[in-house]
Amino acid sequence: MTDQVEATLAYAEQFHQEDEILHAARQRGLEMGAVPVLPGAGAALCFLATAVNAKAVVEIGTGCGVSGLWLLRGMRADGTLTSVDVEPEHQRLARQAYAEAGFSGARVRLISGRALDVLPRLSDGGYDMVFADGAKQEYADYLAEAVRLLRVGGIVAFDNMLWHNRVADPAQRDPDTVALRELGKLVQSDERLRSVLMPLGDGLLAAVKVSA
Ligand SMILES: C[S@@+](CC[C@H](N)C(=O)[O-])C[C@H]1O[C@@H](n2cnc3c(N)ncnc32)[C@H](O)[C@@H]1O
Ligand SMILES: [Mg+2]
Repeated sequence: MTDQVEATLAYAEQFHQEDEILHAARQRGLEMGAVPVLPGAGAALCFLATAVNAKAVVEIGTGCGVSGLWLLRGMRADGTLTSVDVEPEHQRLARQAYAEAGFSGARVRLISGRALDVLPRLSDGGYDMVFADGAKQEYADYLAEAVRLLRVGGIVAFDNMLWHNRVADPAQRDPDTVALRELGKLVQSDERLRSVLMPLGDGLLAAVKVSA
C-alpha cells in the first residue's frame, strides 16, 4: 500500500470512530469468534437506519452486539431491533453491550434460533430495514425473506460482500465466496431493488426496496 493510500484510509477512518462501549463489545465478539462488522460498515448501518427513520429493524446474526449498537444508535428512540442468532451465548453478550449503552430491554427483541426457521415467522412488510451478517451461504434465502419483510422504501444490507478481497477474484471458488458473488448478481438483477456496494469495512451491499 502506498503512503498516499494509507493516509487516505486513515483520514476516512476518522469518520467512524468507536467509543469504549463499542470497543468492548468488539473485543468480546472477536474473543467469541462472532466477528463484528468493521467500523466503516457499522457507521454506514447507523447512517442508513437514520435515513429511513427506522422504527423496526431485523438483524440476522446478532453476534456480540456491535452491529446492533450501531443500528440502535441510528434508529428512532421508540424503535425495536429484532435480532436473530443461533448462539445464545453471543446474544447474552450482545444484551450486555446494549445495556452498557443505555438501551433498555424493550428496545431489543432477541430471538434464538436458525435464521431460516425464525424469519418466516415475522410479518410481511412490517420492517424498515433488514441487516444480514449470518451464514454466508444462506444470503440468497435471507434476501428473499428481506424483500418480503420490508416496506416499500425500506433497506436491506449485507455485510462481508467483498469477503477479504476474495469475491472480486474469479480464482476464488470456495462455497462462501461463490454464494456472496451470486448474491451480488441477484441483488443487481432484481427490479424491485436499487442497490449500492459500499467498499466500507469488508463491503456493505445496501438496496432500497423500490416496489412491492
Ligand atoms: C459475523 S457474526 C455477527 C456479528 C455481528 N453482526 C456484529 O457485528 O457484532 C455471525 C453470527 O451469525 C450467527 N449465525 C451463523 N449462522 C446462523 C444461522 N444460520 N442462523 C442464525 N444465526 C447464525 C453466529 O452464531 C454469529 O453470532
Ligand atoms: Mg460480517
